[in-house]
Amino acid sequence: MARNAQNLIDIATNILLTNEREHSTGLKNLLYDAKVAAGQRSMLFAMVNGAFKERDQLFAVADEEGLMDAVALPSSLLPNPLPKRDFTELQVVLYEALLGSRRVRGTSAIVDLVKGRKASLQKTLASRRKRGATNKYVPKVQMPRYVRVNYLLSSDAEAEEHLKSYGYDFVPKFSTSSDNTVNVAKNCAQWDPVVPGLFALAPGTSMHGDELVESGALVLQDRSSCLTALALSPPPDAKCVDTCSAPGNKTMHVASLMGPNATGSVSAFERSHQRYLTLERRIGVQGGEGFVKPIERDFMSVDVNSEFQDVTHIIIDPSCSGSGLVASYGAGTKVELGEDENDIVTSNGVDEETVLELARAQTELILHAMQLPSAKTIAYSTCSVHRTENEDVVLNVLNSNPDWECVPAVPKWPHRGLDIEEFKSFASNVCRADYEKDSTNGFFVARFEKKEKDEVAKNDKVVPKDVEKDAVEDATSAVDISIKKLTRAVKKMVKEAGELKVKKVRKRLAAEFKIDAKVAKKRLKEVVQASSKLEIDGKKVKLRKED
Ligand SMILES: C[S@@+](CC[C@H](N)C(=O)[O-])C[C@H]1O[C@@H](n2cnc3c(N)ncnc32)[C@H](O)[C@@H]1O
Repeated sequence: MARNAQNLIDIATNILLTNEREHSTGLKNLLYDAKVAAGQRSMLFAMVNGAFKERDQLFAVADEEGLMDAVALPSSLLPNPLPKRDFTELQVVLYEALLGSRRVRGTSAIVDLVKGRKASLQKTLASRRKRGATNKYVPKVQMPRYVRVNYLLSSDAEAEEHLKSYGYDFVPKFSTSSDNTVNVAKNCAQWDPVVPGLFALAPGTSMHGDELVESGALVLQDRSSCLTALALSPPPDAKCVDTCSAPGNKTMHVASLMGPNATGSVSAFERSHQRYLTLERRIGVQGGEGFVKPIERDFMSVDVNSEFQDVTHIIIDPSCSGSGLVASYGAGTKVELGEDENDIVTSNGVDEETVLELARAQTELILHAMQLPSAKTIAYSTCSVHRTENEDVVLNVLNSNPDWECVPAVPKWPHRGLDIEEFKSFASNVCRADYEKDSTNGFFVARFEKKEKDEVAKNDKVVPKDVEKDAVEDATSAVDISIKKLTRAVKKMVKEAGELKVKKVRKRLAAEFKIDAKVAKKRLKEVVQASSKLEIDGKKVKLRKED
């Protein structure tokens, strides 16, 4: 039975491959010529036509699931660009699993791979449909293959020796501050000039199935994603929390930086059960047991007055729009600003409202973490290129909690935050990564530090009590009006009016604080983002959107 099914998959795969190779033949003729039992012909027709028509959708789903990498099967040794046949077989099997008969039968490794991930693939397909994601599959860009040495189990010297045993040469580190791109020739490896313990191989190099990767001594992790743990760089005795951990790349990078003799700990939160299981497995494989503790729980449920009172260092890498992921989406990593720089222009099917909702959750997570009494350093990151999830979040956090400041993250990284007036107090402290400039996914990292008590007191002293009053009088320094004050004003307006349209609230804010309409629009957005609980008498405040 399974053999018959595999036979049909193989025939379908060959037809699609031949069709692509010999443009003139056409699918129809190939289908008629196929040697299959009479009863199987209609199945073959449906399979080939369906897989052909739905290719983009199927590959977009598989890509989002990380399957396009996984499909370079464990048997492959480096370097091994994936054989084209595997991709085409994947296309057929995915069609059967998700859109055709909805059954996965056969005997090949691809069939096993899809079978094992069927439920999760179905979920991804449903969620893509729900959010109206476009189905254009753009083949992967030429991204170097990055490999990180896991210092809990290995060393740079062992990694070098291992690669050399495959005939790879380590070429010297390049390092001119202006050029942060990575170009590695085939059969060469190059240590990263910024991220310690990270090396790059030529694009298309597969390390899946490699013995050190399988054992957790080497970790396949994108360059940009290494910036978060590096921005945190906790000492070996730190008590760390990762608020959003699965699948565990940054959690385990933090652990690796703390080293095998660390006396501290890492508590790794993950609220999704499925993803928690992956996290737990990775911690085990990568030598984190005992020292890194997975916690299946929403970090927002932590009572900051009684739990995790000794935590000093925190990683926050929350759910985001993923708009920087060139490898998965083929989306641009250019910062996309609309005509009005406050507009959000989203790519890959994530709409403005979703991005705002994400930014609100991101802000809340940071503000919640900042309340832990011993917290002193936080690294915040996203794989988004939207300012709404990046600089805007930093600005809102700083406005909402003056006890913390944004300090330089990974100073060696040459590309910093957006050069926009309102971000100028911290833009040079945050990092941005970009595919074209840094040969990696679009990414953002900020490092927050709690101010010393003396400093807070000093600031309290120099700021005159009626600073807010002055700011109100000075329309140009509208950024100085605190979020608290604006929130109070919004609440009051809505309380008096019952319910209000956004436009009206904006107008009234502009009048009350003597700021211009554009600034009022931006500040109102900050108020809404910063306050999950815009409440009056225990009821959530409702601002009606414009008709
Ligand atoms: C961008 S991914 C994290 C990737 C991870 N840091 C890594 O490098 O492998 C975000 C993860 O955080 C989880 N998450 C989001 N908000 C959370 C919260 N409030 N508490 C716990 N987990 C959360 C999501 O389920 C998702 O698995």
